[in-house]
Amino acid sequence: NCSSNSQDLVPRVALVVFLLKGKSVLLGKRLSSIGHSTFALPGGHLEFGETFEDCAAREVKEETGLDIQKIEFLTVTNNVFLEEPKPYHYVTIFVRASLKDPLQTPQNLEPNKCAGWDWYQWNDLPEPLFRPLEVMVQSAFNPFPESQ
Ligand SMILES: CC(C)CCOP(=O)(O)OP(=O)(O)O
Ligand SMILES: [Mg+2]
Ligand SMILES: [Mg+2]
Ligand SMILES: [Mg+2]
Repeated sequence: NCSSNSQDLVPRVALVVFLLKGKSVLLGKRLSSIGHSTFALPGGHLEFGETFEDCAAREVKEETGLDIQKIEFLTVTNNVFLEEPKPYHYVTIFVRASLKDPLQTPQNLEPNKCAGWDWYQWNDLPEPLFRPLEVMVQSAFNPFPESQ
């Protein structure tokens, strides 16, 4: 059990986006107290009153400047980080999306939180991956539409 009273520690909700281009996905190296120096999908905290689609489009736009479309729910996972200096618990919603303009390139709009965005082939992902994504990849999760 945690030392502080239960009001301080509540599960938070994150939403992350598999932004797909061909057989590649957009990843950025996190510069953050959670998952520092690990490769993660764009995304972040679901804000009060937001739909999943609004959150996905907002977070990707805020972090990369990219405009996305065809946002589809994929899955949700429960991520408990008790070994961190401060315990964290995130319920993470995974969606997929595609670029509105396939020629649009990502910008690193939050250089204090991300080392930079790049496209990585799904069968050749960088390491280390952010834990919630690592667990998904290890479970052989396939974020791509059947046709691809
Ligand atoms: C830590 C993670 C699982 C949830 C929060 O994600 P994030 O740090 O990318 O959040 P923001 O993009 O909203 O700042
Ligand atoms: Mg964000
Ligand atoms: Mg946010
Ligand atoms: Mg984020």
